[in-house]
Amino acid sequence: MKEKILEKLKEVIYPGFKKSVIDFGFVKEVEVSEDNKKAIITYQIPSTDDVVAQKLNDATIDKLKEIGIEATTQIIRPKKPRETSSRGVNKMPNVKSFVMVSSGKGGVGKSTTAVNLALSLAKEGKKVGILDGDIYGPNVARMLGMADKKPEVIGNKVKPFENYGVKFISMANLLPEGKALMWRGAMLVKALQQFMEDVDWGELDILVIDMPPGTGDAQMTMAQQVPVTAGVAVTTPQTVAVDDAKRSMDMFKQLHIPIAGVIENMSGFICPNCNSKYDIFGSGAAEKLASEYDTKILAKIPIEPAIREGGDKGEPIVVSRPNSESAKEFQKAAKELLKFIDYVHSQDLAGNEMIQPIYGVNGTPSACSVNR
Ligand SMILES: Nc1ncnc2c1ncn2[C@@H]1O[C@H](COP(=O)(O)OP(=O)(O)OP(=O)(O)O)[C@@H](O)[C@H]1O
Repeated sequence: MKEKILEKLKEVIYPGFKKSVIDFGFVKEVEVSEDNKKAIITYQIPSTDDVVAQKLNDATIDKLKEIGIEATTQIIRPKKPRETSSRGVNKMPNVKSFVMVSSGKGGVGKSTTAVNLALSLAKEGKKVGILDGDIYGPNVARMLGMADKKPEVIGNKVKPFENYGVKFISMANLLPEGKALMWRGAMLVKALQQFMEDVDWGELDILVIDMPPGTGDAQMTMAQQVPVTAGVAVTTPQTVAVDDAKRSMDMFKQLHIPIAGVIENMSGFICPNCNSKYDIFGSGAAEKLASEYDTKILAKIPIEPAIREGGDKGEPIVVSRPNSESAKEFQKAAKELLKFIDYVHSQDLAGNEMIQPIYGVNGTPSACSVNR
């Protein structure tokens, strides 16, 4: 019966994410009654949020009912912030601020945004690095014109690459070209940890993290290892893309990441001949998203052939055409982001203690049962 229950729990999706509680490894124990009619499921989750616990409880009860089991849950959660004495974990203490760039789905221009935003932050006089967290589809190295470079190891640390004044590390430089990555979650987590700990980043003002599309292990890992200062969601203007972007926003909230705002990419096409703007993918949906999450649109980047060409050639638009509409928008976003980062630090809003896996300050699990 226990196996059957574990199998069924693969259908219980962790609230706000796409993966199941089994995939995330949140199921700690399953106790089944002698008559095989009742079960107690013990979870250990990284969220302190009561709503998450309640949703998890409800989903578990509903799913197990389908196989004739009356379930009760025990949900172990980290202590609430006021009960903790530290601001959590920071595996990269030489970095002052962390910006996580996410998108609900692939192909919306997340890496393009991460790279151009990082370069724009550097233009504002900041020491900037980019961690290409898109382990399965790393694009940052190509976009910075360094895809064929191999890393240099000094002592037991890897030297990050550098171009146009920003440092970066990307899986693209560490694997043979075109090699498809069929990694399991655990390996992805390990790779991200190595990017944080085994790369000699030096002192940085800002590390821009280009996340894989969607919400999952990578986002959770990063947020648990470093106190992310600002989350930036990238979307295109279509309603369907914006719906996906909501998942990024929900994820930021769940991971207690302060939301800096939304970047709307492919926001209209400016005809190079007549200079008229055409809203090919519609307009207005990103504004609604921003207001729904009480944040702002940081920039609207139009569709510009030069962006695609620049990405392919390894010369981002803020470098190749600093006076273009897009480059100006990226620069505007960088300025807004810097203001937001200052605000987050002034209010001490960045901290990941609430999403640490299990233990409270005294090393004991803080248990909380949610029952119907
Ligand atoms: N505003 C734009 N105008 C023209 N081309 C763009 C624009 N934004 C992105 N592109 C192009 O669209 C393609 C996808 O962009 P990018 O790789 O940045 O997306 P992504 O969201 O990071 O994708 P994924 O994470 O799925 O790999 C690239 O070829 C890029 O050059």
